[in-house]
Amino acid sequence: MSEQQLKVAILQMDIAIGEPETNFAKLSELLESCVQAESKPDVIVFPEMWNTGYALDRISEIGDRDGDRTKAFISAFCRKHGVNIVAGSVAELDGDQVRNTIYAFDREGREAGEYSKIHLFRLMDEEKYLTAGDTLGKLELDGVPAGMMICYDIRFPELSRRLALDGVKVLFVPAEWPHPRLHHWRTLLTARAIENQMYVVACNRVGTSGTTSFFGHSMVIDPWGEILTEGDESEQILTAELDLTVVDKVRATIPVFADRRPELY
Ligand SMILES: O=C(O)CCC(=O)C(=O)O
Repeated sequence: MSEQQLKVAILQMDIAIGEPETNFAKLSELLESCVQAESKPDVIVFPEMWNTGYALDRISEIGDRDGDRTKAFISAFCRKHGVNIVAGSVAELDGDQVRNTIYAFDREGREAGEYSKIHLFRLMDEEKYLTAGDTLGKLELDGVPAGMMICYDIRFPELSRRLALDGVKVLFVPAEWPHPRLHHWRTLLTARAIENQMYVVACNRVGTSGTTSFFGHSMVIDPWGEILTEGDESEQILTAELDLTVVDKVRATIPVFADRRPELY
């Protein structure tokens, strides 16, 4: 693997609401099939809140205390298979608070970064049950500067711009984004890629939870806004090859970072 290439695999999975055991077992199976594939990925990405789904009324009972179970499981898998993982997000119990947190681990099984969702989604009552994070999600994987945002965060262009200004070239976005807002999902992700001239790797869940249905359509978008891969509404593993030199080429072709006028806005 050269430092300028990154093969990503997205686990577009269904999530059993309120059933961490079922979800850990499902994820384990998907991970195994991912690393047994002919061409092993460099980075694997999961969806948002994959341990519990949006079982918010029971979240303080079934969340992962300090993320210990998730961290031990992911770290061991990364070390065993020499792979990086951006472990979607889990409901993490921190004292008497609950956060929606991504853990990322490197090929040696060391924690490479952590990010708790900073914009809570009122339409799904997140602010009643969850505590927002207050730091940005930045990390390096195989020497590539990367960022993490979660679902609703993509509606806030200032956040991805901040990450881009800090040098991020690949943005990972775990999500549980439902119907009927597929148009928003595709448009916002594509805009984040084009305006920041970065790769966007977004993993959305599929399946239904009560009356809410999730459409998948996980995507990898390049810095020119081209969609390299896009899922349908079924459970599947999507892969794409990122060529990091494209980020520099696009940024040199249309130098938006040099042309910004932040003194005016
Ligand atoms: O912004 C949206 O339309 C969906 C956001 C969402 O479902 C979430 O953040 O969990």
